[in-house]
Amino acid sequence: MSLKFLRYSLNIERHKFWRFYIRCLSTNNINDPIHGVSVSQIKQILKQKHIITIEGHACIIIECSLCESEKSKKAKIYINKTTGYFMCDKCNLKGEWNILEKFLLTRSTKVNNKEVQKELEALKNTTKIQGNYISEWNNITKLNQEIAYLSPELYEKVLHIFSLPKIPQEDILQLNGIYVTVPTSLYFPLIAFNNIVGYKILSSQSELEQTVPNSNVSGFIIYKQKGTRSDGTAVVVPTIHDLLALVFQKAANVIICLPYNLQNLPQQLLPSFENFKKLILWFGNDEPSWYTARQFAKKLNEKRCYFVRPIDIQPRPKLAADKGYDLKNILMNAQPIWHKSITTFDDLRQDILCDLQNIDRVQGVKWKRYPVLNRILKGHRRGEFTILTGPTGSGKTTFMSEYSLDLAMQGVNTLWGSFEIRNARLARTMLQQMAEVSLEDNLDKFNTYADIFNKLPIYFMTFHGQQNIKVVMDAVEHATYVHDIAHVIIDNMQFMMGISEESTDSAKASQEADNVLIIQDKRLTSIKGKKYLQVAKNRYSGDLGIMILEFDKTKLSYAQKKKIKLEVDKTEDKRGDNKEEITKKIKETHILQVER
Ligand SMILES: Nc1ncnc2c1ncn2[C@@H]1O[C@H](COP(=O)(O)OP(=O)(O)OP(=O)(O)O)[C@@H](O)[C@H]1O
Repeated sequence: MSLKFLRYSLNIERHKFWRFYIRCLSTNNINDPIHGVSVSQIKQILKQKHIITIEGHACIIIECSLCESEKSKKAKIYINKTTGYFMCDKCNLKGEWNILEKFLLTRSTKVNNKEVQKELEALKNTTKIQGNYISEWNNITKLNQEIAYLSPELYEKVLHIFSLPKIPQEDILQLNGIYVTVPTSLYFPLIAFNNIVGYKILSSQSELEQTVPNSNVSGFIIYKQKGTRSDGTAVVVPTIHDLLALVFQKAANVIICLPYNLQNLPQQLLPSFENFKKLILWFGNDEPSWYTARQFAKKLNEKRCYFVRPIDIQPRPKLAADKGYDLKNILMNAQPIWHKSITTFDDLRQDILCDLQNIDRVQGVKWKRYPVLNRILKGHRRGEFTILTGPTGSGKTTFMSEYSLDLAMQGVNTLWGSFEIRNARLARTMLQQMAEVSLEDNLDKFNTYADIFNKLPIYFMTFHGQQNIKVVMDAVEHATYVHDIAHVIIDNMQFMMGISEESTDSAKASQEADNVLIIQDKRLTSIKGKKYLQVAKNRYSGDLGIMILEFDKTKLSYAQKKKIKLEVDKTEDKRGDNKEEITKKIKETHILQVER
């Protein structure tokens, strides 16, 4: 088998200590240049300039010398230990480490100071341009009513509309929420260092939450139980409903609701967590929540993180409360995430129970468009390395686009590295696959489709042509940290690295791969031949097999057509066969399992 056409699909789970900084200007573009930075380099420069540092959990903290106003004397700068990204808690100035570094290195020498000052000014201006949420929030408050001050009758009605527990109004006061009548919704401010930096909106229609701004916010919703003293512990939950369930049961003194649920933990948010020495992550007992807890814990610093294990009797707070469980009891059983290098069976038994109770979830995220692939591969799992190969022009890029789009539409944060074709062409293919219609024939709906696509967690690397693998992998690592990437696609690896067809690297890669997928085109050798995807390697379950690829040119899709049921009914009439038998036969034409 020739591995000339090699696609890598990496499901990122862990990242190394070293990181490189890349500038991420808009939400869907990953742009170079990349500046190398490491925590030891940062510390060395701070030491060299005799700057007193505090070792935080995720950040290094120094006094701010950029703040201008007199009151801001006690301002602190938080420097992210992984990326070097810095942020001041008073003037809100934030940016890349290299700017701060230049400022610190030149501030007393006056060398090139003008240039550095110019850069700083530019940064200050961008900070100012970015939304002023304090005045926006004041407007919302002026035009609407605070939840805590609604009349008792209206308050009860509101609780009913939003299916909220009967929390006393004095408790809800802590959250400073606003009741908005058109459209019926509740607004809760996101707080960073006592400032309003955005808000979360809870709709009455569903449990769906919307966040403003839609990326990189530095604050969260925080509830502090009145009359209690914080011991430095906070319970971290994904949704407002979860937070309110805990408030209702008075299960914790400090509860934090994340701004983007489990989708993303912005690095801008990490400074706001610095004051807590213990964080209990309670995210729910499904597969994505389980992995997200581990990923977020790495960013927050695993050593202070505990989590509520994802077993059947410990769903996320709202669901646990609905089932009448005692939330305080569940919190008492939270376990540390940090594992010692030597462990005992007693420590592992909870992990085993989680695995056993979550078989279906451990198997991974299922594709909506490829039920056959779900049956063979069991789903998309993080940390696995998949290779897709096949003859020239057989549709590898097209298949990979749809394969990753399907997962991204289910919330899997995805990073595309397309080295062969332009990002615009790739994105167009994915847009058409999402819209499921010809874009040319539906130009009037282009903006509607584009707006929906824009909300998907898909990022594109801007490299093109041959690249140094280290540079690319550094960019991948960085994006993984910043955007919580769970799925990386590199198309195509050999082209990117300039590897020849005969290269032994390809064989080595397929040996290392967890999954090997091959697009086979039997149409090239037989008239009745079909195109199909062969699963040639599957490390997880060992199941191998094929999935027939029927291409829909208008949708650019290989999604399985939903016609099996009709075919069953027709066949049954003709032959009078047993329905189950026929279903089995039809399924067999779509999946040929190979015993191992
Ligand atoms: N099953 C199919 N039947 C007909 N056309 C297809 C099929 N699959 C893909 N195509 C079309 O073939 C063209 C090439 O597809 P694609 O770029 O995905 O192939 P590839 O294998 O990635 O190519 P390359 O080997 O050059 O990287 C595209 O225009 C795509 O729409």
